[in-house]
Formats: sequence, structure tokens, C-alpha cells
Amino acid sequence: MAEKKKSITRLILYNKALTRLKQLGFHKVFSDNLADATGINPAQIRKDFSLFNISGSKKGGYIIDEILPRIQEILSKDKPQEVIIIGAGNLGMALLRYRGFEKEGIHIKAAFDILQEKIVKNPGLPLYPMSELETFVKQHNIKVAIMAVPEHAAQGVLDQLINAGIVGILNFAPVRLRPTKTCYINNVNLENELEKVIYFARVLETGQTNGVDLEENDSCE
Ligand SMILES: NC(=O)c1ccc[n+]([C@@H]2O[C@H](COP(=O)([O-])OP(=O)(O)OC[C@H]3O[C@@H](n4cnc5c(N)ncnc54)[C@H](O)[C@@H]3O)[C@@H](O)[C@H]2O)c1
Repeated sequence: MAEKKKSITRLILYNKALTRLKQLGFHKVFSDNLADATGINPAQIRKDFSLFNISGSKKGGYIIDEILPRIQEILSKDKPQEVIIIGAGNLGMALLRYRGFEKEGIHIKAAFDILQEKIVKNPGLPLYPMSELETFVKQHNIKVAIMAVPEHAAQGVLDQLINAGIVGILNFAPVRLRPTKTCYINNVNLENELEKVIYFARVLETGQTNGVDLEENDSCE
């Protein structure tokens, strides 16, 4: 399962690279081309493709128009994804206004907040009180949510989301929420990620690796 999870992370990168190569006019790619575009080694790419029955041949390469729809089907990118945000503060509002998700077929449908004043202050935006969360999720058949609430509110919001029928959460609160049998959770702790970058930057600058392999900072392989 853990191996398949990593493969999915890599499929996301293959999808981006193949889409770009297609836009540049390529019809066919070899695992070497994809390796150059993604930084993932060719043997790993072939292994991932065979894991998901994505066919092509080592010698003949892969036809982009054949493998791209298959990858997009696996990633559920063949249908638009509607997502909601909980917490309309600094981060939540920035994500609500961000237009970059659309090109990936992700549509931020609405944001919810516990404070009525947030909703009143932002007329024209799809902002709703938490009391409307469950009805909205059921009515629009929403499955995925982004959590941008303070740490102390995270567990309570998680329970509300699961009760409403949410099955996938991207959590930005600096608390590790445990996935459940019915809900996949991706905890993104930006402070930890930044600390990691600061550490590796210092290692590169000073040359003091303390036995840490610098290649390990690439979490994709
Ligand atoms: N802003 C950043 O760049 C950043 C960076 C790293 C991590 N984070 C984390 O992301 C989260 C959000 O950060 P922020 O800067 O947007 O905070 P913020 O205080 O600006 O916004 C939080 C929002 O959540 C709402 N909220 C609180 N309790 C709630 C509940 N029970 N239900 C629904 N809404 C509720 C608040 O009313 C507020 O609008 C925090 O956990 C923070 O630690 C933010």
C-alpha cells in the first residue's frame, strides 16, 4: 500500500510532464524522456507503469495519447473535482481566490467558517457558515476538503467533515490528524517542510552532511 501511494505521487508528476510534452508537440515518449522531465529514474517509471497496466514497450516507447488518458483515469482527472475549504482566514482565503487549481480540473466550490463576520465581510464569494456544511456537502456530493483552521479546532472540524460524508482531506493545521477507515488525510505541515529546507540548505552551504544522504531529500523516489 505504501509503495502504491508513492507510485500515485509519481503518476501526478508523469501526468504533468506528459501534458507538457504533448503541448510541445510530442506524440511518443520513452521512459528516458519522462525521466529527464520528472527527475525519476527510467526503471522506476517502467515499474510504475506496469503496476498500473499502462502499456508501451521499452523499445517502441509510449504513445502519449494512449497513456495520458489512462493516467488521468487512475488519478480521477477525467472528471472535474469539486473541493471545499474549511477556515476562511489568511490561508483559506488565498486558496479560495487561487485560480491555478482550475487547470488541473479542481474547482474550489465554497469555503466555510465559524465566524459570521468573515462571510459578511466578503460578499460575492461562496462563503458559508459551518451550520450549512453538512447540507452543502450532501447536496453537491462533495468528497474532498481542505482544512485551514487553527490547530485547536482541527479535530472537531475533522469529525464534522467525516459526519458530512467527506472522504479525503488536505490538512494544513499543524497537527497530525489520523486517517480513518473512511477518510484519507494528507497532513501538510509547512513549518516542518520549511525546517527541512533550512536544514538541507545549511548542509549544502557548509558541506557538513552528518551522514545524511542529500539525495534523500527528494521524497518522490
Ligand atoms: N497562513 C499560512 O501561511 C500558514 C502557514 C503554515 C500553516 N498554516 C496553518 O493553517 C491554518 C490556517 O492558518 P491561517 O493563517 O489561515 O489562520 P487564520 O487564523 O487566519 O484563519 C483560520 C480561520 O479558521 C476559522 N475557524 C476557527 N475555528 C473554526 C471551526 N471550528 N470551524 C470553521 N472555521 C474555524 C477562523 O474563524 C479563521 O477564519 C493554521 O492551522 C495554521 O497554523 C498557515
